[in-house]
Amino acid sequence: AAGSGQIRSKSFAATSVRVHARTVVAAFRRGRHQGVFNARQKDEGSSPQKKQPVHQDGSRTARADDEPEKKRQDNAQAWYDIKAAKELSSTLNEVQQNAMMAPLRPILVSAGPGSGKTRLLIHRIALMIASEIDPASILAVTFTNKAANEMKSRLVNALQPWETTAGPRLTIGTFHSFCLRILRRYGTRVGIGNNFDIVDTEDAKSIIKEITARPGIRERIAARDPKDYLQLISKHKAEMIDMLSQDWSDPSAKLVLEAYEKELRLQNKCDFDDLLMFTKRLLKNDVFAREDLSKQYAHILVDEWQDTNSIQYEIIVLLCGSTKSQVRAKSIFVVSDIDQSIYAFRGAMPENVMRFSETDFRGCDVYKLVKNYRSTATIVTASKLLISENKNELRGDFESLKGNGNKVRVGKFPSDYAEASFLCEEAIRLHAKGIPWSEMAVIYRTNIQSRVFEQEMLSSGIPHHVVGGFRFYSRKEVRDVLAYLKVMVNREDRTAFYRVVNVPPRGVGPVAVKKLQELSLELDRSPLSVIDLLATNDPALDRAFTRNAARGLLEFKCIIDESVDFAFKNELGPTLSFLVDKSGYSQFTANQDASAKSDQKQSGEGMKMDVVGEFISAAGAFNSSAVALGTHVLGSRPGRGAEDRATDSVDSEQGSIKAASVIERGSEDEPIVGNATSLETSLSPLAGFIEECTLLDVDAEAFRDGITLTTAHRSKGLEFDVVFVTGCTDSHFPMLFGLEPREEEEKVEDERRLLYVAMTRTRERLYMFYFESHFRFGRKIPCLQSRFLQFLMQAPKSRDLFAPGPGFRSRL
Ligand SMILES: Nc1ncnc2c1ncn2[C@@H]1O[C@H](COP(=O)(O)OP(=O)(O)OP(=O)(O)O)[C@@H](O)[C@H]1O
Repeated sequence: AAGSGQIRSKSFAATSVRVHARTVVAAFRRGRHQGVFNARQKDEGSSPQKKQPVHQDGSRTARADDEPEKKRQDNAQAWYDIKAAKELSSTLNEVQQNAMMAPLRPILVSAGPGSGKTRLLIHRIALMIASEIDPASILAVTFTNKAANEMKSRLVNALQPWETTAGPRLTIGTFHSFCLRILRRYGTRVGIGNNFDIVDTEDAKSIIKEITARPGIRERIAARDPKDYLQLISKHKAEMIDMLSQDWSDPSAKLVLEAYEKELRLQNKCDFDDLLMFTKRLLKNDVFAREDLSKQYAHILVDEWQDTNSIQYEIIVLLCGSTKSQVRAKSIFVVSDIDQSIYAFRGAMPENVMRFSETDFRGCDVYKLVKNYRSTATIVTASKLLISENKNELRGDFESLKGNGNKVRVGKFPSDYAEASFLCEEAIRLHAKGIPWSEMAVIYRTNIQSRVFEQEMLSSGIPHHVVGGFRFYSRKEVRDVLAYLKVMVNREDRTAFYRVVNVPPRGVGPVAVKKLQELSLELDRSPLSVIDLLATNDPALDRAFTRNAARGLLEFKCIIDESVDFAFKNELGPTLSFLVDKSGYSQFTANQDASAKSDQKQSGEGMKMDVVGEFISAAGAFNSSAVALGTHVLGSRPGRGAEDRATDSVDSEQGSIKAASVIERGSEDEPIVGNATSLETSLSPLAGFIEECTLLDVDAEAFRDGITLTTAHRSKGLEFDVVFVTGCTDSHFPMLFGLEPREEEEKVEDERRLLYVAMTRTRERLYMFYFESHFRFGRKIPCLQSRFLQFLMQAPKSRDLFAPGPGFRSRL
């Protein structure tokens, strides 16, 4: 039965319109149903449409008052606290209320931008908690850490009246963080142990580089960018292809992949794809683990369902149970908008939305939200016009709740510089009219476009911040200190070892490093344990290194050992301070800063010492917040520019997204099992901190004041009063590089969705700019107006929607 509750007034005591699964799609197409659908009962499916009451928000649900028997049944089944539902309903429309209170079974919400999907999902969780459903049984999955943090804080607000302490026991996180948690508990059951480290993309590249330089491999492979190998590996892991038994057309790829996998296992590491791959393997093959987890996470909620890829989809289905009937009875709630699916290049499958309702969760209830709370009617009409060119069988109509507002202002400029310069003038004008800087955003297609705006805003004195622009966790200094920490926690970590063994320089030059690598392979020992042998005055080793190099190596070992000792007795912050002093790293960066200053070569990224200092503070905050809150949200501490390494790769168009992670450590009371050593156990805060830094993807910059500069990908989920969509040229929106015509067709749809996402971030004023030329590598490159913009401008009645901006009429 569709959700219902005693508190519901007649008008929204909605019951399902029962229709056959296939007719759901048809009904969507016809736009006939705007409320809840039940796709589970074949027999009742094709029943003729009854006259439906139209709700205040224009949505429709089936009449309830003509089904008294059913209503009684529904009420009897209500799982929620009626008072809580009433309270939470006050900020939702009727369809949202119905969906919030829907039965604890598969529910699909499919709706357009700004329609309150996220708000609904949060309210559903709040209702569960307020109704005393055990928070530990709730799993909410998001796609970025930023979204997870946002969800958490909105949930805290929604739950205020109940003063609940549920937070620490609830699991909100990304797929990667959730899989990490599962593997920490069950990793031994899939053969990877549960105390592995995680390698991020940078480290994975270093491993590939080291492998491809090995004698025996070097001569047998074609020179390739390590990134290419990583992409190949990622693709195979995402598709669960058995890499090693595959018949490779390029045998060198197999060689590298074999060595890469061996190296990861040897170093006791997993890459991001491993987290998903091993989790799926576990859930698929291990009945005990699957049933245990399925029982523990009795309620699953997923935001942005259209962005799931194949392996993520399968993980969720496996978590829902072992049999079809268990899966179809699961309390799972997913929200989606196919038109906002913009991660196809990392394997997202918008068809997972249909797959949900038509296969694994066939018979689910489907809800459709039809009101856009965010944008003016003009913006909604313009964006609908754009997306109408894309196929989407689940798209329904939706309308703005606001008036027409301003027309969309279109501007053409001779160059990207002229575009940026005008944009700044316009932003200053709007600011003078009372619009805060923080309510404006500049959205562009690729990261590289931000530079011109940054430059222009700097000289115009406009406060601004670049989402993902300052990659704190990618800074060399951070990665160096992190590498020391990694060696402290895992003496087998060769990648980290080689990164810092001679940083700062201590006499271990390239010849000594090469010798050490050879010995390490020959003796099948980690480089650090080769130094252990050296320390015992092993005569063979004595001869292998010069006195200077040997001294340097022993000094390195001593730094690691003493820092580990220190870490046993001290907190994380002081441990890092000790380490950077003892290793000479703090003096090293101070010297570099001093010489950069005297050479006037400062990069504008600030002092290296400050970066180290900031990192030490981050470590201190990690400790204290964990202690103070009993829970810890990764990446949520204040600090400069914590960066979304995940979305780096989103924008790079190449890599797979490595979204990470909120981990509720407070609820992590799983025993440490398997082969965790006492050292690792004692250093677990340190290991936790490393894990955080590796998985971190929050972009603290996004919360700063000033105009937001962001790529279209990263603008997802955000909203602003004023949005400038810039670079609407045919080489940016769409961005199509040397694709086959067939691929191009598909890609154009992806790109159209991306522009759609950008446009629909706007509440009040939307600007769409393009330029006739820009510079790349010192060459002037001509540009044409985006085909999307052209389509919009040439559409019938486009004059009602678009207008040249006042200050740049002459430039059109
Ligand atoms: N019932 C409602 N009443 C008033 N405002 C609402 C309601 N539902 C949502 N909103 C507001 O509408 C805006 C969009 O909501 P939300 O972010 O939940 O939408 P969404 O569908 O997840 O958007 P998108 O997919 O475009 O990111 C927010 O400002 C939210 O507070």
